[in-house]
Amino acid sequence: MLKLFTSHHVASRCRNRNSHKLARRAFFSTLTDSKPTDTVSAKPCLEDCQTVVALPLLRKPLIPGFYMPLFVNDPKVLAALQESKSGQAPYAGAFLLKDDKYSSTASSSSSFETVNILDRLKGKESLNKIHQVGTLAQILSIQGEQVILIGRKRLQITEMQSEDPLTVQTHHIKDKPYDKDDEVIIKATYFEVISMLRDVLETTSLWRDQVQTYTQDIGGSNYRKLAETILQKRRRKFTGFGAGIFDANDLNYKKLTGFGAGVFDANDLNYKKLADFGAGISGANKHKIQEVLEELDVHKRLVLVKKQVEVNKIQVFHASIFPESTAKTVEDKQEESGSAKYVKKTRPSDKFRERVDIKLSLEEIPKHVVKVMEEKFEKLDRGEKDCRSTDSIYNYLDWLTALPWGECSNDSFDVLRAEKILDEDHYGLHDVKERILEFIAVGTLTSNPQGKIICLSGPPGVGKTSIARSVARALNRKFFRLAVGGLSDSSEIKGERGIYIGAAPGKMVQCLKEVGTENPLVLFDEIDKLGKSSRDDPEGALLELLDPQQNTHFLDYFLDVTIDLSKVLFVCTANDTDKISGPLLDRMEVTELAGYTTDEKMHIARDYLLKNVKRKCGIKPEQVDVSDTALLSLIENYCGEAGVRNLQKHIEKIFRKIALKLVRQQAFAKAAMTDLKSSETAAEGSIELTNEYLRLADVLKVFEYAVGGGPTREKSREIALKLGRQQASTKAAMTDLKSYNEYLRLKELEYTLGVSEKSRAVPEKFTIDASNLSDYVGKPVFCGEKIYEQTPVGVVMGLAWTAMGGSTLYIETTFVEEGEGKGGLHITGHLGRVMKESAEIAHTVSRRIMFDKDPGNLFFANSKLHLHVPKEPRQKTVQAQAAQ
Ligand SMILES: Nc1ncnc2c1ncn2[C@@H]1O[C@H](COP(=O)(O)OP(=O)(O)OP(=O)(O)O)[C@@H](O)[C@H]1O
Repeated sequence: MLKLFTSHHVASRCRNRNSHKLARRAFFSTLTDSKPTDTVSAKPCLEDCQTVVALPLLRKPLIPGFYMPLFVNDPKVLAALQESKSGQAPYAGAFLLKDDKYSSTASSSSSFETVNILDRLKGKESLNKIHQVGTLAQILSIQGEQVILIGRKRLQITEMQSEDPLTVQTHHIKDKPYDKDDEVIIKATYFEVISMLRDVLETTSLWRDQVQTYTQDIGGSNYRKLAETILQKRRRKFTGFGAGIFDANDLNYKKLTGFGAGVFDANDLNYKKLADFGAGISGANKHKIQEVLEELDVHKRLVLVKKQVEVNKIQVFHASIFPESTAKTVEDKQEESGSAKYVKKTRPSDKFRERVDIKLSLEEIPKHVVKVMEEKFEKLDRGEKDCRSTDSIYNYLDWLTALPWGECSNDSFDVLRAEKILDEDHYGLHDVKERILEFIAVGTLTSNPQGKIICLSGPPGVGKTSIARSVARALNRKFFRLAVGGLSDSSEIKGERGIYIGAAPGKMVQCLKEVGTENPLVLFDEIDKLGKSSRDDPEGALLELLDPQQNTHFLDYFLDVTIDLSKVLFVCTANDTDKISGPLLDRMEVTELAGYTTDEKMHIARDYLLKNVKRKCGIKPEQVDVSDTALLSLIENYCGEAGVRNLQKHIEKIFRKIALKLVRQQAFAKAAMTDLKSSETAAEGSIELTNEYLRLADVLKVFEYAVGGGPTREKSREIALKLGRQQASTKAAMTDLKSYNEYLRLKELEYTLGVSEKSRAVPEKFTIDASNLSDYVGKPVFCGEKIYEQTPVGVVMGLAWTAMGGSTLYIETTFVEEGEGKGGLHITGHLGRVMKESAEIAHTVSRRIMFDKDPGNLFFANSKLHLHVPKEPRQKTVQAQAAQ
């Protein structure tokens, strides 16, 4: 019957009756039987939960009855947990990892257990990496990536159900029944543990929050509150059990005493509970706690706990007698459990030590870096006399400890999701998209997506930079763009040596600090325009970065420690790969992006550029309509380009103009309203003035009446005169008022008309078509492709390829003068070395043919010819204009 109540209800009833016994029983039943609470789930059935999502734990196993906050970074696992929580069985399985190498900040006081190693635990072997005995954990709350669990029962994995997310089939394991004869021994051990625990708890604040959580009445509605409190406190980096979830003063020792006293009348459940409780609050090594979890013999379990509590008790006792050594004891203890927590808060290096402890995973930081850190910490704490060198150590540590050692974003190797993202952001570009999907596919199969450096090559504005950004989004990696065009100093990449004043690390280190992960996508933009100077060559530095053989030990001169950049995905862009040096090009896999056809540009403009620009300018889609003819005209007559950057700029120009019109209209209306309001205020002021006149006139009338029957006529006359004057001025005021009112009425009318007039001037919807396009973007820059209706003699049309894309061009030749020995070719215009040579060869070949066919013809020998290639092939040439 009691089990039907939440412990909270029962506890309040118990308080009324002043009976603790009932409350204790209710508490046990809540923990033991896990009856559902109204806020957690409708009706979760504990026994039915055989198939659960397996959560690998890094720091310690989850003991039944204890809460555990977790960070779960894997979206799939989070989704599975969400689903369980909202369903009938809000449970998951919590299993300790066998291998220590995964442990992140294994500090007993660190904020959260982190389940971000899930990606390293894919596949069947993942099952071998976790202990087979774990805990059925109830999911109390999920907020973002933060999940709060409470342990319920022991579980054993029987088989794996699915790999991603890791789901396992389990069976609930029960404690071994113990012999009645053994009960005396168990009871004795039980009392020993109770008394030891009580001693420890009375002399130290360690574990108080755990005790509080374990022993308080966790009613259904209190679960959420508890979860929130835990999260809040953890977020504020309340570390250590002592500074834990509740104020230490709140701890009700009577409860613990009561808990202990409960043994006299309790059934055998209490032995098990106490063993779990002791294991949970002891700061024992995780493997020892796992031993307790796996131990099904209740007596043996109690003995294990007793040993651990004994160690704790000695430590606490020692600390109370030798306070000097307290910090050391705690430090030792933490070191023992695999963490390094720096207790003293007064050292100059504490800021950095804490940063390393809280933010980073010490075990993930390479050993040589840890060594350097320690040396610098000591140097800083020793305090150099020269404050300049202290400053430089401080600056150095600020960089070194801010790097994301061991922090990686989870790669998303979901091909379908990636395809969707790439299509969402870009039209066409099939080759690039295919290459990226191949990369993801290899990543899925090998869990190692590294390979050659991708180089996207093509004319400007074809989307090289923006597709790289989308790739980062598709892979769930951070994006960092590094423009290397014109970069001529290798220190920009490799950093400056610390001996220089104001030295700073190179761009790569800055990138890692900024993105906060070890595996971002770094884009080297315009690598073909890499600068060079006589004294420095940044290419060598880039080679070191991009070469997979070398970048595992990339040395930044400022940090002077090697960094592993092998997890970074490098992508480069170039307009012309011919300008990239051989060794650099050799390390890349070039993917060409050709220019777009008019049809493709129309698609991009309509489906991507228009939408993006509208959104950026804050214009609603229904407010503007750009017709296809306008877009076509923009493409053909305004933007002679292979990409779409100019087209985008023109569209932006149109929308900026429309935005100005809309805003101006709103500003007019606003100003008119303000004017109207101020004229109303003026009118009100004038009315008040006139009312004062009228009031005065009334007073005068009364006065006139009173004086009318006054004692002296002289006096009356005098007053009457005054009255007459005042009446006259009142009348004048009345006239003024009337005319002023009339004036206001007219003014108001004028404003109203004005406002509506102005609002009528701006249409509600703007339509841009070929007819009004020039109002927004000016006159067309380019004319059609065909300059000549009929190409004149001496002019030929050619096809050209440049880094800017493909184009047509006219080659114009004309005869200049004739005279003996004057034959020759004068070349001008926009020609490269190869084209100049071609023109000369053409001249020689023509002369040779003429000589063979008609040796007497001296045209080439005596005629001076001029060949010209206009700079902008599509703009009208002088000759063409003259010809027209
Ligand atoms: N296929 C496409 N689909 C949608 N938008 C595109 C496409 N190609 C280019 N764009 C858009 O054109 C604009 C210019 O692209 P981007 O800056 O990436 O060009 P780029 O090739 O890197 O040029 P550059 O060589 O000058 O750096 C971006 O806003 C981009 O979104």
